[in-house]
Amino acid sequence: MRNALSSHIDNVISVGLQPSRSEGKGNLFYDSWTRCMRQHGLDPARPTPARILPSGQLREHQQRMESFLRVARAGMEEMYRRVADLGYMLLLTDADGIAVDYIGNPASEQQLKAAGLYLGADWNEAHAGTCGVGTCLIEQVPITCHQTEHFDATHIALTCTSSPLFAPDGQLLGVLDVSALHSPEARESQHLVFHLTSMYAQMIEDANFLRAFARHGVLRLGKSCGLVEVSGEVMFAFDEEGCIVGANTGARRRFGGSNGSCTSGIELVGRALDEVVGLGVDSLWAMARGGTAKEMSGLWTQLQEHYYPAVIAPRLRPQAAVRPQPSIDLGARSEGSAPAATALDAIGGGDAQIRDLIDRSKRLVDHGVSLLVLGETGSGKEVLARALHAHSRRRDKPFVAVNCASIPDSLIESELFGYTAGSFTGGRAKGAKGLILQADGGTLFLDEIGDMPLHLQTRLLRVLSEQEVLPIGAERPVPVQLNVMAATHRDLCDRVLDGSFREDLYYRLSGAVLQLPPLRVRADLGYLIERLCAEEAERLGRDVTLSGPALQALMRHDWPGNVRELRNAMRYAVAMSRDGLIAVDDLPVQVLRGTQAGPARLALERPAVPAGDAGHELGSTRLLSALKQHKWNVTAAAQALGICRATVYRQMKRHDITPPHLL
Ligand SMILES: Nc1ncnc2c1ncn2[C@@H]1O[C@H](COP(=O)(O)OP(=O)(O)OP(=O)(O)O)[C@@H](O)[C@H]1O
Repeated sequence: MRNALSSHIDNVISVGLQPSRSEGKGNLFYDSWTRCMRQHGLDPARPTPARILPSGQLREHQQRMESFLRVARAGMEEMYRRVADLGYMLLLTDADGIAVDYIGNPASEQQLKAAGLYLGADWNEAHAGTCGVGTCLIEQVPITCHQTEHFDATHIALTCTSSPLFAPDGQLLGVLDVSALHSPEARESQHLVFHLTSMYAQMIEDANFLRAFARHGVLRLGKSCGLVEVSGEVMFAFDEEGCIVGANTGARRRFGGSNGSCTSGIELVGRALDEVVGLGVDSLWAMARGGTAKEMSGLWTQLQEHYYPAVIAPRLRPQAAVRPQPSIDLGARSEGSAPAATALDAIGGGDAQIRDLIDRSKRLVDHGVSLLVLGETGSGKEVLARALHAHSRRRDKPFVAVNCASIPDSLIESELFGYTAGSFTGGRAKGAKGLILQADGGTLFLDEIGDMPLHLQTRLLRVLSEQEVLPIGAERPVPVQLNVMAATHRDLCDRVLDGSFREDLYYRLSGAVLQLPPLRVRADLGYLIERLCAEEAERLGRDVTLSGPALQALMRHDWPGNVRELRNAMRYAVAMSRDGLIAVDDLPVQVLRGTQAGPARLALERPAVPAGDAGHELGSTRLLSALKQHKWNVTAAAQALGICRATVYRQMKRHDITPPHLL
């Protein structure tokens, strides 16, 4: 064994350190070995022990993808039943390589844990070296990393087969991994497991796709007439006008972009299915109701491939169209009114992660689960907390926001807990009710909780566990009914580890973690631009629309300051605009500067909501100016506006706009 280890180490070093390797070029394991040594600074002669995350950190990773985990679990259990007797175990990791779910033989748990084949293990290539999960996350294709293909000598007994898992918007969600502690030496022994893993990964992705688009029709295309109903490789979700609102990995690979990569399908969203696969809106809905002749004979796509189609009708009723709100309704509502669903729903457009977060938080908010909102500064943590309060049963009670970072240390205690008359010099003669008591019955929002001094954390913990407050100078505690939400842009787990945040308070506050993505990765940027533009225009009492080039410049900016920066930019642009139109020159200079190298974000914005939803409502001025600018070419105008042609026609009808040549 010692010999095997040292010859493996020699081999990795000789390949990984070759200055310009010609032998094995394109071999993804050799490439990975080089990366491990040159980029990650790993040393094959120094084995890296398995890193298993503590439960608090693991929970954060799990909560970020909770609903996907439920879908994936069903697929994992079924697959495990098929491979358990062969000595395999299953891991599901997130896009960071952290194992967020695991199924293995309880009798081998100790060995599996020692090998890192366990819940919470970190299989990112930067830590674990070349391996099934880590290398699959980089290559984004199914791979088997068999025995000595691993980088780290401690892994050379393992065989690991991994398949990437993508969200309906093409984002990499994580990896399904099937591993064994021991296996035959021949690599071919893993062929069957390789195919099985890819098949289950596709089944999990498809189940997640169908769940995400349960309110839409779904077109499946398959090569086999008899199987298309159950396993079409290609799936498109479409709206009532036959426009694509989602495409699965198979569809993105075959029909999206020129390079065939699975993430290049974003431009499919928004296009009419008729253009892409030659199925018009009438045929689609006719098939949803019970099939047509096309179903029997199949269809030829523009790529000259023959497919059999099948349509799954919407399984849930479509949501009522939500018009954009001029401003978020964050205040308390009158008694008996319906929950402020719009404030919460309006937080995002068609971004899958945001929709998931809204859906999850709606289900949690009235069940005594303390919510911890995480996200970069300006990403909308307070907006989310307020909208959640407005959605909750306590919406008629106070929402009290405390910024733990901005109250001076000397005052925070009295501000929070209150004080009795004469309990300290400088206090009001009658004493004061602290913020905690002001929030009685409602929501106490502790913003920047990561900055709260340690001694106050102890007092806060007591308030939360005993549901009573002892104001400064008081002899008896006062009972209080609190729902607490907290937020921070800091890494609270790090703070717990370095001793500046109490672990017990962390667990008390993080019943569920709501992670807000930064604006630069949100697929609903266009929705937010339109919305904030409308809000800022209303604030200034102006009727303003965005020009196509200005919208494109805003889409290309990277938004380091998140939604706060976007709001400020829109405020500036609305103030600068002339004649009801925001031109490129009206945008703040940092936005213009930041757009030059940015990726073409415009293509990202095709809200996954049915036409007629918030993201598709256009002002008549904007529509008219786009049509005029493109000489009444509807396709070009639709492209510039980032919506599909059918929506342009529908909006023209709504605003009574007729092209001059038809007058
Ligand atoms: N979904 C949203 N829709 C409209 N405006 C938003 C949204 N999210 C954030 N904003 C705006 O962005 C700004 C910052 O929002 P907010 O204060 O909630 O961010 P935050 O994450 O709490 O910031 P910080 O970490 O600095 O406290 C505010 O002007 C808010 O109105």
